[in-house]
Amino acid sequence: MLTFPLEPDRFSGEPGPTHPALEPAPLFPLQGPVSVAHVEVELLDLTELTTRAAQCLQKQRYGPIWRSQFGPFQLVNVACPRLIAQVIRQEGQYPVRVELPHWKEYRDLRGQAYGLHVDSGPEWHRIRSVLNPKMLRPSEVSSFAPVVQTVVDDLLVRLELLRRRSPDGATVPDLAAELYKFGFEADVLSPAGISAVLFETRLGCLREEIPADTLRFIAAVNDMLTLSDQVVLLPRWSRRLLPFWGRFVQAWDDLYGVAQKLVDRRMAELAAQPGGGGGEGMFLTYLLSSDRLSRGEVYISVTELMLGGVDTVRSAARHQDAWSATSNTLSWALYHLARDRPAQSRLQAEVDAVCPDRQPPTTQHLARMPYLRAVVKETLRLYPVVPGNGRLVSENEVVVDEFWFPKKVEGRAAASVCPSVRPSVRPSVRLSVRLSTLFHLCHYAASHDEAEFAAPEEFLPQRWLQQESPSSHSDRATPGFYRHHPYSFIPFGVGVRGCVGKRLAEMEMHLALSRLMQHYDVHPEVGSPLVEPKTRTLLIPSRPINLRFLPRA
Ligand code: HEM
Repeated sequence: MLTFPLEPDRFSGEPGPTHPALEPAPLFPLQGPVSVAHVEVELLDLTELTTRAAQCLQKQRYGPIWRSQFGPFQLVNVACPRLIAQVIRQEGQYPVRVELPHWKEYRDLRGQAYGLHVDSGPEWHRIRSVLNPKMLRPSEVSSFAPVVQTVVDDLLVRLELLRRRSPDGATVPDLAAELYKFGFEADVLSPAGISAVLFETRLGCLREEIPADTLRFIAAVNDMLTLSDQVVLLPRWSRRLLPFWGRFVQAWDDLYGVAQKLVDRRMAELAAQPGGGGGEGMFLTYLLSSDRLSRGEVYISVTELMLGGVDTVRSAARHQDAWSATSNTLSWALYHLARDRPAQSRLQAEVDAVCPDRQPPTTQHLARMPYLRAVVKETLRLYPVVPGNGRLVSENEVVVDEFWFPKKVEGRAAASVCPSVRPSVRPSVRLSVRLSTLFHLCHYAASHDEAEFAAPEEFLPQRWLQQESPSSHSDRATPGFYRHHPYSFIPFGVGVRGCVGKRLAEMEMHLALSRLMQHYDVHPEVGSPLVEPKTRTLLIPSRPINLRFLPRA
C-alpha cells in the first residue's frame, strides 16, 4: 500500500495548479528516515489494510486525513470523528459505499436484480424503503424476538453438548466458529419471517447433521468472498485462462440458488394455506406481497440478508473464512468477560435481577439491562467488525477539512477510481477528467482515539453508562470518560446507507449474551494466550477463542 501525506497542501491558501505530491499514482510514499515501524506498516498493509496498525499508525504519521492506494483503488482516508461527520453530511441523497463491479457483472450475466449492495440511486433507495420499516423499526424487530429465542435455545443445547464432549468437560474450542453457525441461523431466521411457520425455514446449523443446503451456502460464502480478490484485481482477459471467475460465478449461483429455494418453498407453503397464508408481521410474506419489489428483487434481497452483513464494505475481500458480524462480536464479548470477573459478575447480577429464575429474557427485559447493552457497545468499540467503511462520492463536490474534492467529470480515464485532491480553494487550472473520490472512513482509528475514549485499549463497559458515579472509578474520572463525539463510534455505519440489520443484530447479541450469562460462568482456557484481532475484511480473532463454560449453581 502506498501512502501519501496530504500535509504539503494543507495550508496553501493560494489557488494554483495541481500539487505534484497529490497527483494520482506517484511513487514511493515514505519520506524522511525509514524506520522499522514504517516498513512494518507498509508490510502489514498488504494484509491489514484497515486494521489498527494501518489506521492508527498512519493517522499518527499523517494526521486525520491522508491518501493511500490499494490495488487500483486510491483512497482518501478520514480518521477522526469530526472529519467523518463532514464526509457523511455531504454524502448526498443516495450514498454509495463502494462499487462492486464483479458482483454487478455476475448479476448481469444471470439476468438477476441488483439488490441493496449493488444498486445505487433511486433504485437502491426503493429497496431500502421497503426493508427499512420491517428491519429498523424497534416494534417490528421486537416481534422477531420469539423466533430468535428459539435459536438461542439451540445454541445453549449445542454449547452444552460441546462442553460435555471436551476432555475437561468444560472447554468449548473455537467459540467463534460455533457462534458463526448461530449467527448464520439467526440471520437467516429473523429477516425471513417472524412466525412459527418461518421456523420451518431454519437451516439447521446447530443440529448434528447439518443439511446439505446449509453446507452449500456456507461454503459458497467462503468461496465468493475469497475469490472476490482475484476476480476484481485480475484483468478480464485472464478469465479464460484462470479458474477464478468461473468459481466465483459458481459460488454466487449456489448462494442465490439456496435463497431462491427457501423463498420458493415458503411461497408454496403460503399458497397451500387457506386464504393464501401470510399475515401481519411476517417478513417474507410482506416482501413477497409488496408491489414495490419484483420477485427477482425479493430473491436477491433474501440472499443478501442471509449473507448477514458479511463483506458489506469492500469488493477486495480477503477472507479465509466467512464470519458473521454478530457471532464475531459475541465471541469477543465472551472473551473479555471471561478475563474480567467483576464485569462478568456485574452482568450476571443485572440479568438475574431483571429475569429471576432463569426466565428467558424478552425485549422488554432487555430494555432494563443497561450494562448488557454497554458490554456489547464496548465490544464493538474495541473490535468494530467492519473496521473501515467506504463512501464513493461522484455527484457532488466535497470539502473536508481544507481539502476540496471535485465531483466526477466524464472523460477518458485510465484508472477506475481515483480521487483528485486539491485545497478547498479551487485551483485556476482544472483537469478535464476527474473520477469519483473514494473516502475510507476509519472506524477503528476513530473508536480507539484517546481524545474520545480514555484508556482506549481497555475493556470498560461502564464508560457507556452515563449515570455511573465517576468516584467509583476514580482513575476513570477524566472529563469525557462518558462523553464522545457521536461519529467516534459508528460500528454499523451511519446515515441513510447505514446497516439495515443493525437492530436485528443487536437483539440477537443481547438475547444470546443474556441467556449465556444466566446459565454459565465463562472462563478462559487454562494457559490460553491473549488473542489479537486481525483483518479479513472483517476484524476477526487472530486465533481460536477457547473458553470454559461452567454451569452456574
Ligand atoms: C454486529 C453486527 C453487524 C455489524 C457491525 C454490521 C455493520 C455494517 C456496516 C458498517 C455496514 C455499512 C454501513 C454504511 O455504509 O454506512 C453494513 C451494511 C449492511 N448490513 Fe450490517 N452489520 C451487522 C449485522 C448485519 C446483519 C445481521 C444483517 C442482515 C440481517 C446486515 C445487513 C446489512 C446490509 C444488507 C447492509 C447494506 C445496506 C445498504 O447498502 O443499504 N448487517 N453493516
